[in-house]
Order: sequence, then structure tokens, then C-alpha cells
Amino acid sequence: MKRQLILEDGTVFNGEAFGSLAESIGEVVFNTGMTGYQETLSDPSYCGQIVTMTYPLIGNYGINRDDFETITPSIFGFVVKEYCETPSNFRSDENLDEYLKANNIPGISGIDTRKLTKILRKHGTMRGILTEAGAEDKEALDKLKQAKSLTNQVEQVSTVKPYVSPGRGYRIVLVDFGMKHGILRELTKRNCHVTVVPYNYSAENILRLKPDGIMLTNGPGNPKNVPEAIEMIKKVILTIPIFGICLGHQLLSLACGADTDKLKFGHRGSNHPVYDYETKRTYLTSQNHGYAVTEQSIAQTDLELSQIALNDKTVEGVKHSKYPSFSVQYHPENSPGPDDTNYLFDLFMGNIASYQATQKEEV
Ligand SMILES: NC(=O)CC[C@H](N)C(=O)O
Repeated sequence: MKRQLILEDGTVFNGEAFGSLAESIGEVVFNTGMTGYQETLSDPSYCGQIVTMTYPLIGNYGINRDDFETITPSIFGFVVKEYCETPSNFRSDENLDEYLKANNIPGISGIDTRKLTKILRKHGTMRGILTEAGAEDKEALDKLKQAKSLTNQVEQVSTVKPYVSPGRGYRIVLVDFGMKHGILRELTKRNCHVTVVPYNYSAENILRLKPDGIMLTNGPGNPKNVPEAIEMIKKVILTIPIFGICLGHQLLSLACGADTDKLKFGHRGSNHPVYDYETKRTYLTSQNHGYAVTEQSIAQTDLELSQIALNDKTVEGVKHSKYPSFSVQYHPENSPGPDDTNYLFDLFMGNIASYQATQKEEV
């Protein structure tokens, strides 16, 4: 069945339908990972976005039971050049089409994704509509232009109630803005007792849980749409070590007085080089972000710039100069992508240990 992707600037792409046949409007973004489509599809940070993969063949290793980053995916659409109907992999349980249908995600294949990506790089990300072919282009375009931009994606993907993943190690409160399972996986690997709480859990309620450390997860949309979290962080940073990832990094930075801005077309892929000023090393990182902390805004805060993207000098990490808190813009939990920066979870454990040691000395 024929489908269309129409961009805000009027560009029409014709292709074949796969996955669900639902009509969808979202921000069209590109991901350059050669693999990792299952993690991408199930990453809640893509809520509100239609993702195109630049790698031309997608679906060839199927969908397996192990690589999900969330159970209920919230991506708004999936655009590929060639979609593989007959996956070949010992872990594969179903094909991409079955997965997308079961989760009501519309897909389109047969698209010149190189052309689409070049348009997005030149113009910046745009919104688009995935719709049935033969629909009046003008009507679809009007619908797209009239559609309101989303501001409540975090609310859509965060947990509603707190829950616990028990362990005997440090007690970590994980504030869920649209958590990838990879973060929980890294904490449980380190024996942490993790309490996952909703995005709008108050500082008072978090402190009542007596955490040893707090983690701020990744999540969709503009960090400025989550003011309650910024207020919460301002209070908890005074007494508890914090580690923020992606949206969590942006929120921590905003709470410390820095600013964020939207990038032209963002960073989404599995091989983004990041330089660390302290270790003087370059790490390959997994990334998915459309916003970033602005470098000039850091100077007026107690934050230090700790890491930077080598491709375009975007801020990739900050460290607090007074409190044992830090954050990164990329994904140390990888999934998908390289695990070069997994050590940051150990660094967080170390921060907790040394902070607790200093607290004991003071008593
Ligand atoms: N993966 C994330 O947490 C993304 C953060 C934020 N939504 C951005 O696009 O910049």
C-alpha cells in the first residue's frame, strides 16, 4: 500500500506502507546508527518524533526479546529506505513490520533517506506528516501546519507511580523523564537499590526516601517544559550526589542557572566523538538529542564544562564545582552503541562513597 511523508516545506516523499496505517504528525529527525533500530524504536526520548534511519537496510536482524529500552514504544513514525521482511538472526522473534503493527507505529519504506537527511541538515529539523498516498497534498500540509507542537511528552512517558528494583547496594532514586531500561540495567549491575519515581515527584518526597544518590534520566522534548523538575533539582543538589543523562543533564544545567537551546538538526547516532577535558581522552558515544546546554551560559554558574562534542563543539558534559554532581548529554548506558563511557556509572558510585566519607568526617 502506498504512503506519503510530507514535510512542512511542502516536500513530498512517496513510499510503501509498513507497520501501522495510522496517520501521524511529528518532528522528523535522522539517526545515523548502522544498527540499533530496536533500541531506537523503543527509546522514549523519541516521543513526538518521526525517525528516519540513514543506514539503507533496516530490519535485517529482526526484533528480539532482549533489546527493548521500554515496553511501550512512543516514537511517532519510522522512515526507511529498504525494509527487510525476512530477518536472519538467532535472536529474532518477529520482524519489524509485526512489531510496528502491534505497537501502532506507522512506517514508510522506499524513501530516499539520503535526500531526506540532506534536506533536514540544510534546513534544520522540520515537522512532517505520514499519511495515506493519494491524500490531497495541500490538505495534509494544512493539517500539519495547524497541528500544535507537543509540550507534554515527558508526562506521556514517565511512570505514574514509584516502583522499586531491589538491591543491597546504594539506594538510588531514579527520576523517570522517559527512562531507557539501559540506565536501570547499569544501576542494578552495580547492586543498587533503585526507586524509580515520576518526573514530578517533589524534592521533599525524594529526600524522604533517604537516597545515597539521585539519577536524572533521558527523556523527550524541550527541557524547559519540565519546570517542576528544575525546581526539585535546585533543592536536592544541596545534599545528595546527582548524575544526569541527556534530558537529565539539561535539567541539572538549567537548575544550576545555565541555559539550553535547540540545535539545528541534533545529534542522533552511535559514533559521536566526545572529548573529556579531565582525562584528555576522546570517547565514542551514543547520542540522541535535539537540545543542548549553551556554552556561554555555563560561565555564570557553578558548573564547569567537562566534555565537548568534537564534531561541532556542542556541550556534552558538565560538572558542579561545589557539589558532587555531574551530567552528560550522551548515553553512557549505550544501548544502542559503544560502551566506552560506562565507567561514568562507576564514577557516580565513587562520588557517593567519597561524599559519604566526607559527611562522616564532619560529624
Ligand atoms: N535523549 C534525551 O534525553 C533527549 C533530551 C531532549 N529531549 C533533547 O532532544 O535534547
